[in-house]
Amino acid sequence: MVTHELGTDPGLPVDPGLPVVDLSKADGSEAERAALHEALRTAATEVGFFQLVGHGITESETAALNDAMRSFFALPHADRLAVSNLNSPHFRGYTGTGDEQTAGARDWRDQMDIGLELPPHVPGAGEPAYWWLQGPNQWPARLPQLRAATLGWIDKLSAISRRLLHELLASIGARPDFYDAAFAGHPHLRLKLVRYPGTAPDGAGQGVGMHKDYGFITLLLQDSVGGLQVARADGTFLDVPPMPGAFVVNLGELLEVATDGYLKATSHRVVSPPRARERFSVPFFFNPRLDAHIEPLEFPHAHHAPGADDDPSNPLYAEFGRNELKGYLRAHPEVTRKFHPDLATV
Ligand SMILES: O=C(O)CCC(=O)C(=O)O
Ligand SMILES: [Fe+2]
Repeated sequence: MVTHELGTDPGLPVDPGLPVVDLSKADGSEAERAALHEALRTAATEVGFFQLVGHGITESETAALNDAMRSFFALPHADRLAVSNLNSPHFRGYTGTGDEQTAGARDWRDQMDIGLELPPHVPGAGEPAYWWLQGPNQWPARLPQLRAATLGWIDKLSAISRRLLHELLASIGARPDFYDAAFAGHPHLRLKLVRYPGTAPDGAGQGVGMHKDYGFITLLLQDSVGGLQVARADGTFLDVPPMPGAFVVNLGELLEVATDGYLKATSHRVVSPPRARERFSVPFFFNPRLDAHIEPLEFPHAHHAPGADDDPSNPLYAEFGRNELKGYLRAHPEVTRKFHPDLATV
């Protein structure tokens, strides 16, 4: 039997398709650090996507997360529905296949949305609505190990993302710790366990529609099936082939806003796997605090940056919570209708 474990498929030929960045070189010689910075700067300004190796996550750590995820999706449907995000005004929990919308159309994937856990903060009069995003997760009673596996993964990936962000900022001549204050306290770290169950019965191939991620950087673990595509400026798409042991990294909207478009939040999508073939992925979103206001980055190119996108259908907000809430309200229309009908257009 052929298995397609996340991130570990040593038999496949490797064509990274994207630039490859080796984070372990951050601890290397001066020359190695300079080469790392050059690779990061080029990847982040030209493609906005790269494959990250040398990150320190081991195969067995990846396998443990993979096991927990597969056990979740193998639960009886009723057990997954018991943790539906329709129970959560905080958008935490399980979204069934077809219940998420991106770019105005139905996504053919189901997913479990998890974040750092804090008590709910119901916004009072005059407080921003984005506080709704803070709250507890929902855990399936029959899979107690999911909690430690996913929260542990968030911890590990958050440390890697922090290092990576420091090196990325250094690579464009900025102070590496420029945004540390935005993450101090309780950053809004998020994780999704995602399954793409083949192609929708109507033949639409939208696994997830075209979008940008809302925060700073995303570290994605994908299995060996493929289907993730990056939008190029000329309207064509670049495939992101699975690379065993690597995370696919992309930049989110806050970095585009912070650098006035010098760093790119690149649009991407997932094309459904053929027929009934399943694909699994785990995106981790390295986000600052909900109330962090992202100040313009001070760096040498700040004055000749090209400008952030001004797509009227997707405003970019420098206050992170607003940007994140914009995304969740439109991606989860049923949760929005049920709990937040007054917030339908933010
Ligand atoms: O599953 C993937 O490969 C990408 C998922 C994604 O882009 C997202 O959930 O934001
Ligand atoms: Fe994404």
